[in-house]
Amino acid sequence: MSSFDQSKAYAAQEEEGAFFDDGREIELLHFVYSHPNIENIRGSPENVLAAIDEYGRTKKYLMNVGEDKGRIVTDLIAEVKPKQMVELGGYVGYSCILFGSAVRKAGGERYFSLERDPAFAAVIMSLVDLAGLSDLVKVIVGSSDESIARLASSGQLKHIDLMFLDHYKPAYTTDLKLCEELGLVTKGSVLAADNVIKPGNPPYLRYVRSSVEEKIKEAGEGGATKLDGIAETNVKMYEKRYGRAKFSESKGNPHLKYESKLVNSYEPTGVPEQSLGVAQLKILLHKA
Ligand SMILES: C[S@@+](CC[C@H](N)C(=O)[O-])C[C@H]1O[C@@H](n2cnc3c(N)ncnc32)[C@H](O)[C@@H]1O
Repeated sequence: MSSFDQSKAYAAQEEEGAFFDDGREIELLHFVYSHPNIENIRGSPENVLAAIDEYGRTKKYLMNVGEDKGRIVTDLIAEVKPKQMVELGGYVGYSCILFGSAVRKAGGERYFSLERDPAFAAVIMSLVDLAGLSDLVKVIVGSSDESIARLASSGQLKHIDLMFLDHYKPAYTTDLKLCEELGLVTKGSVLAADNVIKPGNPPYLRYVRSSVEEKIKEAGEGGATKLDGIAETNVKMYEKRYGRAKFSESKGNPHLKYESKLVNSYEPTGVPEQSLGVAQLKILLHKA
């Protein structure tokens, strides 16, 4: 893994519960639209991303995937050439603009960004429009499981070629199972899941690494949502606004077997792992 360029580090993440949804997402919009370079930002995904990064570096931390981890996924997009790509968790649109632009370059047709928070979704739509990607990107507002089910039943989404999971740790596994059951994730689908090592998502890692036999057995036992090993702060992260989380109870398709690998990278803050515990992150890529 190459070293982190400290000159690009985002502002440090504030205390748990105080690093998002405090008005900074709207402040970001004002920052971008009043930027002295706004005329060069219009229609340029790279310059919109640079302006978002500038806010993250000089104003406040933003929970974006960032440049380093982002490169892992853009390389994957160039390799997989997805026609349809889905992301779970859009926040202010950083990954959506970065990956949507890469999907377009790779000849893709549609990028769905699923975001539950309507205010964040409005920020995504505004910045996606500014970047000139509105024809390719569709932002879907609502809880990921309900949105996935709606997109599938309406026929808007028939297959997921590549999916980026970056929303709510306990829902990685339950949403993946739903996508499997609906036939959206099939052999050949590729998934990239952020934050699976630190802060960590043991139930998800276990699921994608399980054998078919183990998954058939678990599905037969009812397979209740597992939260073990996921940090409590992550489990409760959205409770203040949305209350206790509800999950899809899909049993998935236990016959799918994933190959998986971990890729080292950095959070956009670049803080060493020991200091913050979330700095040197790993991203999991796997193929059904
Ligand atoms: C880490 S942020 C996403 C960052 C974004 N992928 C990026 O790199 O630019 C997680 C986002 O997931 C959203 N989220 C959390 N639970 C969700 C759910 N069940 N369905 C859809 N979105 C959800 C949050 O509102 C938040 O905006």
